[in-house]
Amino acid sequence: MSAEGQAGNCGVCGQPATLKCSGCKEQYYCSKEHQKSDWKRHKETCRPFKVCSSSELGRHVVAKRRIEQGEEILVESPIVFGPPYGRTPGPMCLSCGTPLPLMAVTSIATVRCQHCLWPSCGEDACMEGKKTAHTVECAILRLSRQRVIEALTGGQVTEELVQVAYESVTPLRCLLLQRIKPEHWRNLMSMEAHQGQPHSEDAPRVVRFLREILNLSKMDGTLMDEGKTGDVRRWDFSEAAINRVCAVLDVNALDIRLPGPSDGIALYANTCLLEHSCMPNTRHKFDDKLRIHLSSTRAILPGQHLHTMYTHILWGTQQRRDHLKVTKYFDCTCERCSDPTEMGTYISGLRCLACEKGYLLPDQPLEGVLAEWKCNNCAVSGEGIGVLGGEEVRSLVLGLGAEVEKTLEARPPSASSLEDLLSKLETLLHPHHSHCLAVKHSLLQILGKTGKMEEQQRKEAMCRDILGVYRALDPTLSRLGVYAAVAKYELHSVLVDVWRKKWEDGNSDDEARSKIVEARKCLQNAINLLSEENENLPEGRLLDVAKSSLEDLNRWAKLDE
Ligand SMILES: C[S@@+](CC[C@H](N)C(=O)[O-])C[C@H]1O[C@@H](n2cnc3c(N)ncnc32)[C@H](O)[C@@H]1O
Repeated sequence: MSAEGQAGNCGVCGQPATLKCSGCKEQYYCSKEHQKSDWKRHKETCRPFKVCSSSELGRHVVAKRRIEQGEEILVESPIVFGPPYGRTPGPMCLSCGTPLPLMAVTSIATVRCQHCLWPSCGEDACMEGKKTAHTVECAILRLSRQRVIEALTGGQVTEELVQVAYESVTPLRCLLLQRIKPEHWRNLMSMEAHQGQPHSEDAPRVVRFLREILNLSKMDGTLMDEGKTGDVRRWDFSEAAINRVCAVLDVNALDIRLPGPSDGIALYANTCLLEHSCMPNTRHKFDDKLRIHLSSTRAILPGQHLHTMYTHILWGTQQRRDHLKVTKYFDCTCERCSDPTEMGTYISGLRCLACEKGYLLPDQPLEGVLAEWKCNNCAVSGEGIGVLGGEEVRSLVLGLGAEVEKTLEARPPSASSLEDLLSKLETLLHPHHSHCLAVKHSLLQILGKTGKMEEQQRKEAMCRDILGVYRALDPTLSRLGVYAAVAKYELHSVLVDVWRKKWEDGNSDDEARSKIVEARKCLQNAINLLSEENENLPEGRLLDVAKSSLEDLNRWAKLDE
């Protein structure tokens, strides 16, 4: 609590007060005792930010006080979560999220929830009617269980029908908030929906599944309950309500990993209000209760907006802006999108085939495909003809992207296929182009295994180079942590391969020492960057590998601090 010259009124007794809550810098108290006694109430609203609104952004979030780098800004539980909507979810246990095979849905012999007959993983906790995520919809699903079972196990069942069934679960959970948590329902209905935009084509089939197969149309307008004040409330399962819920999920839902683990989505009342920037000042992570923890990636001053990122940080401007336009219906104008070099990285740059010295960059990046791309060497000096139209650039980049995707799909891709592709890409693109970075990320995990000096030098240079690009786009590596950890781990491994022998042979000159010290630092950095990763995912497994490599290095190198 801090003392302020300007007085307010104590939040407990209403008397004039000069002490302010240091969490939100808004609430006054006359004494520490009164602050302590008020904490239970005040903590619900004690936040370092406020929600504002503008015609350009809609609702957005602004810092009320200085927020320090790395400070936890907010922790909140989802107002709803479930299987993905708008992407095709696979079958899963609706209680715990465990993925299930398609057969589990269509087979009569499957283990099912004893009440609604939807497939279950069979774990006791999911079968015994204990309170789980599924409890909410189970009561509604059991009303239509015969129809669903017939639809899903009948001779005509298609994979598409199964997908629609699972895709409809989260919209159904949203609709049921009308009764279970009316305040969450009101919150959800106040979220941006961009009605009238060409939303995903999935809404009509979800409407059909919910209204016709689950029979919600019969319940539409029926009595839900009488509110505490005696007011009569009726279910709204109209087409309009379902469409609105789908549109809200489309614009606001965050991707999460359900505990199962299956892919899922969730809505968060406050976090969903954050605007987008391609240089975001916050990051978030989820805990095992699906609570979101939002923290700052750099210091945020009072009055500055808080932003998150809705798209992929390693895509170039054209790709990011196209994606944001199609999925979130706005044109991004952030500092990165406005800068043709994208913070000096040239991640969208094309080689100029006219002068073969410079790089083509969008002249007016915010104009999208209307922008001309001009060479930063010959078009600027007026000596050459290094100019391309935005549409031509888009089709070139899309075509090369498809090739990159195809090559990276092979698991694992061969070193020679990556080398061939990279040399083709580098004749057309800047070496830091997003396509080149994607190939290099895979290649540097393979390079150097032959022990040839030339290859090792190339790997070392590639790791250092790629880390420089990551730092320029994400100075605190809070969003590119896993990519950076891979590069750091590989840099450590090539330094050890080259220098360990010299070090152990007693040639411990300054250079050998500094390389081994650097290798150890890389491992420590990688471990820090991966410290919160899930141990069941590849990044969590890399964490274990990095930890044991560090133990190993400490044992043989015997470096004193
Ligand atoms: C998840 S919602 C954010 C909250 C929303 N503004 C509201 O009022 O509920 C995403 C929507 O906010 C708007 N938005 C977010 N970031 C923006 C930005 N950088 N520029 C313009 N509009 C933005 C867009 O309309 C986008 O579809």
